[in-house]
Amino acid sequence: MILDKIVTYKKMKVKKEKEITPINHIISSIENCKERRNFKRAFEKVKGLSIIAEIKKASPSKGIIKNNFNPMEIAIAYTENKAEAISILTEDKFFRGDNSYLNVVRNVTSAPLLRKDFIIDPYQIYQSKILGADAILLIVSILSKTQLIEFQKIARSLGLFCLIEVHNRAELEIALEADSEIIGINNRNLKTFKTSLSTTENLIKHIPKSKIIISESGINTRQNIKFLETLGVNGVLIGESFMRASCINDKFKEFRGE
Ligand SMILES: O=C(O)c1ccccc1NCC(=O)[C@H](O)[C@H](O)COP(=O)(O)O
Repeated sequence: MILDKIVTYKKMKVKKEKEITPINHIISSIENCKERRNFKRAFEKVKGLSIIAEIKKASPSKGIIKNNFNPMEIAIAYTENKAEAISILTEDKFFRGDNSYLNVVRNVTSAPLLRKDFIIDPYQIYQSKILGADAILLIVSILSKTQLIEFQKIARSLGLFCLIEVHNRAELEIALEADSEIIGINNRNLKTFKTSLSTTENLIKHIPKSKIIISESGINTRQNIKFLETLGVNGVLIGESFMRASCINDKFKEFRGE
């Protein structure tokens, strides 16, 4: 499965990163980090769904999505359209992301930033902090429950929020047992790459109302947004639709029904 390939590569990559910048160097520079932005507050909207707009050059399922890719310009367009948060794919091999994008984007927006990567080692959590993230993604399917609890604890100690991603009921139970507060339901089946909003429809019934719920992947139309709103999600994470849009402003208007 694709996640196994990504995790194998990630382990090798993190090993190299640790050799170049040891963890004690990272920890000692954390006190110089800029103030965090409140990722959770992005979902406390009174009306309509919050949008986490993603900066995504490529993906394992689609290859290159955007050719003339300029993360700074995309972030400016997201900010002009008042995206409640911005997600930045930093994974380099499969998504053509880069760690440097976080800082580039941070300088042109005041929106809270989610680092979208494949976190399998505490090193990456400390690294996310100094790179300029306000929140990190933790994917339940690539972590043990013990790791999930430990990683959330480290993130909280650094003032980072966590978006906990689940694909099915078993993963959701782990997220709830780990007391995760922001839960992302990923609509993409990672075996077939097909997306279906019925994943959100099926899982949301089992999530207490006190949690913040984000629906991720395969959200392309106003109809999709309206449907997810009826289900009671708090926010949506959208990448490819924005990347393929000829005009990002128009795409926001369409999603918001303006
Ligand atoms: O996008 C993929 O093909 C993919 C494959 C394997 C693991 C993760 C993948 N995507 C990460 C994401 O979760 C999406 O980038 C995000 O939810 C936005 O999805 P979309 O709006 O469909 O681009």
